[in-house]
Amino acid sequence: MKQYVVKTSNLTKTYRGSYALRNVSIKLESGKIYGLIGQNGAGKTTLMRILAGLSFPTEGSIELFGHRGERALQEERKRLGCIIENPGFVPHMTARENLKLHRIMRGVPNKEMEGELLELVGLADTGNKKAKNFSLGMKQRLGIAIALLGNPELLILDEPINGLDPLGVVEIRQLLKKLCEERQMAILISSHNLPELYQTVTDYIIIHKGEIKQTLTLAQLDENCKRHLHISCDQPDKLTSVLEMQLNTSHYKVMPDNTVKLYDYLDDMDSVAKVIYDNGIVVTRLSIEGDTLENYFISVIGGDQDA
Ligand SMILES: Nc1ncnc2c1ncn2[C@@H]1O[C@H](COP(=O)(O)OP(=O)(O)OP(=O)(O)O)[C@@H](O)[C@H]1O
Repeated sequence: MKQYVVKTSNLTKTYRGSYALRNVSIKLESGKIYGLIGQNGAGKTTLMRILAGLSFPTEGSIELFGHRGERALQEERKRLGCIIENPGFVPHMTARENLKLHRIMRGVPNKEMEGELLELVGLADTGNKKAKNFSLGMKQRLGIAIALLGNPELLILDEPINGLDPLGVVEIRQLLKKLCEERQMAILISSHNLPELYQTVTDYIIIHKGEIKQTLTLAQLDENCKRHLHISCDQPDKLTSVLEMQLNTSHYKVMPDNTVKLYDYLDDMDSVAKVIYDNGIVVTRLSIEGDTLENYFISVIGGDQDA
């Protein structure tokens, strides 16, 4: 049976009767970066806090690395590193001093780790510069280095890209990809902005008002957003042979519901309509579909932008 790094079943959290999370069931695997996407108040931090053991669910259960039950979870959480709410460093200390402090506090004996982690997050040449004088991107990277001290297999980062300039975003992206590829970590990272994590994550988990609305891979997202002609008709088999034989295209996909996505002829819908009609196929829908990431996100959360 497949072992998941995280598996939750129907996690629910209420605060004075109102739901912060509702029946959240997710599965995370190692070697993947998951983008937890939702607007302000969607429940991202609540879910991360529960996974990290900083808060408890009202109902539902958690499995970490195949183990469940509060005692076992406490043990398994040693395999987890996180930055939730703030990166937790001392402003008037250098990057190395901060790492040393956290290393000692956590009882990690390996001194070499300080240098290795500074190298890994690209802060090895910051010398005597104090953390308070770092750019936001550098501060985030220092936070990640601290979270990596125990060699975690699961990294949870709450909004690590929020407020970063474009260069800072690129730095964090590259670092996360490297961690995922080289260490086969599972990384859960939250954001309120779907495009922000585009190309960084391997999978998206879309949460809205405490409920998981959709989970999908980057490839599925690309597929869903790609502009195409959507064709619904009474004879999909005949349609595909018409597309191939008369419109000379094989650039289409038949979906499980028998609708067809055609990636050609976007600027010549009339020709498509005419050929289909001439072949006696009855079309119930012919439209241009595909979306920006932002619009797609809004469509998934039901066009409901009020958090
Ligand atoms: N300690 C708390 N007491 C009462 N309500 C809370 C508490 N923590 C969170 N909530 C509520 O739970 C809901 C989810 O909040 P949460 O912080 O998890 O959302 P979020 O997606 O992380 O939002 P943001 O992007 O603003 O950080 C919100 O309605 C929030 O007001």
